[in-house]
Amino acid sequence: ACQHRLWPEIDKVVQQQVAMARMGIGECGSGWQLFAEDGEMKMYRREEELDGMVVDPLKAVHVVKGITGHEVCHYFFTPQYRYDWETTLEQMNVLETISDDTLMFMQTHKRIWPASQRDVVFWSHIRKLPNEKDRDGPDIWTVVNNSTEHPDYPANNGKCVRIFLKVCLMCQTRVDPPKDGTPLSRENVSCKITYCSVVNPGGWAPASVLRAVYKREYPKFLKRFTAYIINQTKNKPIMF
Ligand SMILES: CCCc1ccc(-c2ccc(S(=O)(=O)CCO)cc2)cc1[C@H]1C[C@H]1c1ccccn1
Repeated sequence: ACQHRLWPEIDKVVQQQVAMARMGIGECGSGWQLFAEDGEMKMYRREEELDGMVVDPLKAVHVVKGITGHEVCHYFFTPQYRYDWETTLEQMNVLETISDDTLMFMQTHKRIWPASQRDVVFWSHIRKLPNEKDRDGPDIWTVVNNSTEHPDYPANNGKCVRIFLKVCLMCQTRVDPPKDGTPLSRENVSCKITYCSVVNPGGWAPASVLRAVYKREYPKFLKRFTAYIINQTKNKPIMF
């Protein structure tokens, strides 16, 4: 896989995205506003526009008990589960299997009135990272999704407006071993999830509409996605 034409870009973008995800909200520069909160889940956004289009960066942090970072990234990366948790997905195709840890997707998302329907082409890469802070602690897992071009799917040549996105899901597993030496179970693991995304909607849509969509859809997505993983893994061996 190392010789694939996208490899240099993938490596650069993954390093950048992980560095950004690792920074706390405070360090990431000011301007982050908390726009949604639900228990352990906190969602922040920065209001940014590009040529009059809303391109608000989003950063969500969440802590979920009973699952690991590897499990979260596995269910996020693997195509066969996506229709189960991605609420706005209409069509998903794997365009290329670049390697066992890198795929290329074409997705169309449900139309959100009054904006026109969107589609996106992106590469998706899953990677385990060494835990620099705690050498013998569990590894960090990440999935980075980054828009790209594909010769068979040129932008804006059909009914959909092509969007551009950069998404980083970074997960840090925490293990609190049981005191009485009993074997590890799901009660002793939890996962700190950081989800960063920047979506350029590709074509003009009213700022108020886009911000309302994101305000509604992002919390829904993260809650549904994490509930799905808890349900899928509860009777399975822990995947570290
Ligand atoms: C005008 C923009 C429309 C729009 C385009 C794209 C996306 C979107 C695509 C991909 C990803 S992902 O994290 O890479 C998971 C793989 O599917 C997340 C979000 C969301 C929306 C909008 C539909 C809204 C939405 C927002 C947040 C989550 C889900 N859906």
